[in-house]
Amino acid sequence: MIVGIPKEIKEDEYRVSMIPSGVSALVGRGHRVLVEKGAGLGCLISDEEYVAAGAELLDSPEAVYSLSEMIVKVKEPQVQEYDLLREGQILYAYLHLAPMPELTAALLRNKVTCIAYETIALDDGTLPLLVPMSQVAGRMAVQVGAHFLEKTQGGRGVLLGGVPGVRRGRVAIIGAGAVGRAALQMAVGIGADVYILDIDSSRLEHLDSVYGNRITTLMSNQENVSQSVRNSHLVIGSVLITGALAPHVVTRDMVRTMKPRTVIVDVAIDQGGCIETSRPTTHKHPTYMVDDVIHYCVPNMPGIVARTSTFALTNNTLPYALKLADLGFDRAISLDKPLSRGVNCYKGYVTYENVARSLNYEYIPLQELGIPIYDLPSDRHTQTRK
Ligand SMILES: NC(=O)C1=CN([C@@H]2O[C@H](COP(=O)(O)OP(=O)(O)OC[C@H]3O[C@@H](n4cnc5c(N)ncnc54)[C@H](O)[C@@H]3O)[C@@H](O)[C@H]2O)C=CC1
Ligand SMILES: CC(=O)C(=O)O
Repeated sequence: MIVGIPKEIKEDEYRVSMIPSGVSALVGRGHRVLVEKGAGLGCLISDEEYVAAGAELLDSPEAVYSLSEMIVKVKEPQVQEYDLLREGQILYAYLHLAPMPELTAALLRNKVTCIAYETIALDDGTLPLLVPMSQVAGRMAVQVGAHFLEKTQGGRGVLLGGVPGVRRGRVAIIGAGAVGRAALQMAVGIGADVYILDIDSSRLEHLDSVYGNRITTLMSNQENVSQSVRNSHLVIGSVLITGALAPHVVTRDMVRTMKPRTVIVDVAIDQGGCIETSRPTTHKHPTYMVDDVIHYCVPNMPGIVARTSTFALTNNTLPYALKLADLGFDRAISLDKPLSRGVNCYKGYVTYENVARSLNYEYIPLQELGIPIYDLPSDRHTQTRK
């Protein structure tokens, strides 16, 4: 197979989708890898390292897209890239389609075969290609939250760890998945007073057994969420319904009750945000204010810690890329159930139920499009937002 690695063009996105050892693994199995010049520079990987690994360097994204059978990317295609993708070409990347109707329409129009990293799911619901970046973003959420609480950043002037004789800052983490747990680890580490909420009691039980009385676990319901939000200096949004537009677990009315100049970090913004007042921002302009509360809602947080993130991401994406290249799309998808759950669009149809529901498309299972698979994608939760 011919595999293309374009340079990422989303604003302040410095990751690359494949490192040289990935290139040599593919080339060693008889595949060709086309890398756009400069694709790795954002994370300090030179063109020479790719060439030494067996890649062919190309000057332009147009050349990479037009010659490749599979495009491996980090972030969803940007507007300039929509029409570089063509019918039957495999796109293997983070896509987060539910909050992106225009991107979805372009991918369907061009009949691109879309495999979304974030919906590849093991049988127990673990999202192996989301976890590494969630671990990065969860850790960053506390770091950026603490930063924007500083007075010079417009914040309330609260030190999350407190000092002897003064109360600690309070952090509420809504969603105890991979992001929530990574944020919890950091928030406990800096000595904050941490509340963590989820609708999955087994997750709360596990955290309680690990952290004991150093944290407070709470069932996520309207009363507990509103009380936690009202009393916190930093609220971290980390709710996910796989593939779907995130539910607004924190409402605008709850945000109004927060103390002036406290901070919200809505990590779930890539799925539309789990806080009603959230909208996407960028690393250059990461925050805005609603009701005197600072909102940080950057959808590619790991993009600026690109070296750590690139290695963490590609550790997990490479095995599926190898499988797709070795077996081709049809066989790889038929034989690998977790990978089959990653297919969001195929032959112009939406093949992931929560994406279809969020965007008002008809959901067509892959089996109906001629791809035999063991069974239908399974979602752990069904609550979605239109
Ligand atoms: N902004 C960024 O740069 C990044 C964003 N993310 C995003 O962060 C979000 C969370 O990702 P993960 O933690 O990996 O997902 P996850 O699936 O591991 O965890 C999500 C958690 O949300 C919980 N949940 C569902 N409904 C809830 C509700 N009503 N109240 C409280 N909890 C609820 C689930 O039970 C689950 O424990 C996703 O949207 C993901 O794409 C991940 C990495 C980077
Ligand atoms: C998860 C995701 O979209 C990111 O790491 O940018």
